[in-house]
Amino acid sequence: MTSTTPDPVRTAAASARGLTRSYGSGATRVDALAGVDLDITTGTFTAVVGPSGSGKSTLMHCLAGLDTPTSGTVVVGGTELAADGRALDDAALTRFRRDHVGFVFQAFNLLPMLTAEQNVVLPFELAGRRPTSQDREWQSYVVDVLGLRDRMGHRPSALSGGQQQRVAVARALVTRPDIVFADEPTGNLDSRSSADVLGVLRRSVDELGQTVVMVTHDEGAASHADEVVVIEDGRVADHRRGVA
Ligand SMILES: Nc1ncnc2c1ncn2[C@@H]1O[C@H](COP(=O)(O)OP(=O)(O)OP(=O)(O)O)[C@@H](O)[C@H]1O
Repeated sequence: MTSTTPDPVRTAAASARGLTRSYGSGATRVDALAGVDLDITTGTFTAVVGPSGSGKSTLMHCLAGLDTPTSGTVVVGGTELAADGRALDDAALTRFRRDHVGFVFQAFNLLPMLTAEQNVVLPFELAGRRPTSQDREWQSYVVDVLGLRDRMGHRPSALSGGQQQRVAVARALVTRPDIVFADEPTGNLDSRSSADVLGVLRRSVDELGQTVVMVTHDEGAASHADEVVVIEDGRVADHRRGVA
């Protein structure tokens, strides 16, 4: 008899099973991830918290296809990035990231010579495709939701930190990725700009249906999330519903 219970690994936006990542060997070996089992629910905002060095960034890099696990399984948007010690090769991972994953970094990573608008449409250029009319409609909607309409003609140097990060969020959302990863997105921002960017990530989940995973040190930032994953010593120590 076939079970009607959906397989969480297939229905989650991202899943890890038995995920390990070690660096170095012998006496200098570090087990950054020591067996992580995790499902990121589609359409939720998840905060990943934990002490410095606990493995948060390593986990995110493995889930995002930026790093290859030592062992274990990673499935993102239904695609197996790694399983049974085998992983997609670099070219396939690059394609996968381009088509399915959005990133927001602490340092914004906008190109200074391009306007906000040119930065936002960069993912299309990198994919070598012209945005369709549907893409343009979505882009326009994202820009409005993020409150960027009147800033699009400016270069990053003419924007505040919070505005720059909102442009980076728009760039991450423009191709409608399966999942957006944000690594300390408010780490370089004052409290007001932080609240602004967190509000925007929240809206991308509530109004655009995005799935967002954010690493943060900031308890206040985590309070915007639907779910909070606590990492300690390379393992999931707790996974609870947030207060948002
Ligand atoms: N490329 C690497 N080579 C060697 N060790 C590494 C590498 N990347 C991470 N580590 C080690 O793996 C462990 C986990 O690091 P990771 O950056 O994932 O932690 P983190 O929880 O994100 O820390 P932080 O909050 O300080 O950013 C640490 O002991 C770190 O020193």
